[in-house]
Amino acid sequence: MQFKIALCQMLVSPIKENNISHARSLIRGAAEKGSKLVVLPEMWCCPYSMKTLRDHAEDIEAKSSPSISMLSEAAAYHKITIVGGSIPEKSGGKLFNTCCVLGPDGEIKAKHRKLHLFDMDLPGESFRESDTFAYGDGPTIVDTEVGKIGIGICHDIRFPELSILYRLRGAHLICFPGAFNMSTGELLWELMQRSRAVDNQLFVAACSPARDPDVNSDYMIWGHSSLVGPFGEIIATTGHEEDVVIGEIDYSILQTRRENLPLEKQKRGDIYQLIDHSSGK
Ligand SMILES: NC(=O)CC(=O)C(=O)O
Repeated sequence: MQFKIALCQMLVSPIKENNISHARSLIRGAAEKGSKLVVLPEMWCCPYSMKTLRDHAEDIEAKSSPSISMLSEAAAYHKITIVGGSIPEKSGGKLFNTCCVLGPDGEIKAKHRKLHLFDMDLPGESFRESDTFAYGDGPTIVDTEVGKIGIGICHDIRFPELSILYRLRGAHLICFPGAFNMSTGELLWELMQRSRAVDNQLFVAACSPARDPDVNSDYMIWGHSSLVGPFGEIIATTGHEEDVVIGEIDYSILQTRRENLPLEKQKRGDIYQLIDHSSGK
């Protein structure tokens, strides 16, 4: 299977309605260029600021989420698959960092709640996502019109076991909506995308918001959304400004790479193994 994927590295404003209509127009542009899969970034409907996230939380289960309604309409209108970045989701008195996957019929095919919350303590800089969000409780892999896709949100990329699990369950591609910051982005963002792709011999797509240098935020975004192939090759990428990165995915290359280097066969399952405690969602 061969298709175009678009990563919408959008500039996020403090006004939700503007973000929703802006995301809609980026999706339209990507679909008009022939993209069959469109990925949005982590926290595209509001700024990624722990101070204001709660005010923007939406109830996805009650079907009263303006962000997800827009994604559903867009997916059905253009007949595409959308990995809907993430939004703050309120559910059962808790807040989650949640990604929905929409199919070409506009239905939600999967919902992934961020599993690993980003708590960071660097000299002079700390960030605690776990003070605001609750933890998701399982991996998410979904069968779509554009292949089998594993979902992780940003910090989820740092935990190789999650990606290994997706590979074991047959993923062709892992999508990571993310929002790495200036302290971690330069050294780690691309390194981790390439590592997950190479470890598991699959495609990795990582989509960030654009950096807003003027924003008075507690979190400056790194940007650099990219598509990486199974040999660690960067297929398409960008800088830190708003952009829609379009790349071509050809899944036949997965088989070639897996034959070139049959890592699955060469693994020493007699010495080490991944224990899967999840229910198989
Ligand atoms: N949003 C995040 O999870 C950020 C992250 O992981 C980082 O390194 O920055």
